[in-house]
Amino acid sequence: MANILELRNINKIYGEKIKTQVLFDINLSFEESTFNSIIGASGSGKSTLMNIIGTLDRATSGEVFVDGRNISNMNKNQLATLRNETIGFIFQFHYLLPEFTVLENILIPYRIKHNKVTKEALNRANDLIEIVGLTKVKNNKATDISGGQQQRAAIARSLINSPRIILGDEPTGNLDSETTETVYNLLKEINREFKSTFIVITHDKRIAEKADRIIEIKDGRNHATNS
Ligand SMILES: Nc1ncnc2c1ncn2[C@@H]1O[C@H](COP(=O)(O)OP(=O)(O)OP(=O)(O)O)[C@@H](O)[C@H]1O
Repeated sequence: MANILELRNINKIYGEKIKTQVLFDINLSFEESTFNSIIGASGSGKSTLMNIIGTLDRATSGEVFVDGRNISNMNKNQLATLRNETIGFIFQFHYLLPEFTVLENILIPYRIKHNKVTKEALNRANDLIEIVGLTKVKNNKATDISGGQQQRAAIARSLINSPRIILGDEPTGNLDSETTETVYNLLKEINREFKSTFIVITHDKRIAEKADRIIEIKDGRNHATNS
């Protein structure tokens, strides 16, 4: 199978005067349609790695290939376009806009990309709402639904533009264990159905074990994989 994403010799150093190296020579490739978990102790470099994968931050050295394209030399605008077209994000703190309804929130990435909302987009949003089980609350304000529902809304939002890569940074970090299980099962279902590639940071080993592959980051190094 083709690699949708490749990291080659990635190093990351923070700081100008006082330099701290947090990633050391990371080499990883991700096959299309796979579900990957990233685990590791607090401070090991998981979020730093995720930000580089998501093109939100640049590596200090090394190369990142997204769908065969080397992004290391792309400018800000090119990166933003690539990000909008290829990558969906699900964060622990979902960042739904409180003044907007569930449906409106889910349509935001589409609106940003196309500057309008078509009937097809509305249909897709409604399909996604059904898949994540939010039909009854789709016209509620984002603040007027539960934490688990907010997280499911964030998942639907990450899917509206059909991204080929979906990144999650502790997407279930603030949920109880039962809701965590439900949300993970949903992510895996979406992975099977839409064939998107998932890369998800989790602290929960039980959850990580459901992935096709577990990547462990230890002190900024790719410690071991079971790929
Ligand atoms: N902008 C920054 N400037 C300087 N140091 C940073 C910056 N961001 C992160 N760090 C440091 O880099 C290291 C890795 O941080 P990172 O957030 O990637 O770890 P993590 O594995 O995601 O941790 P956690 O599980 O606690 O979220 C930490 O020592 C952190 O303090």
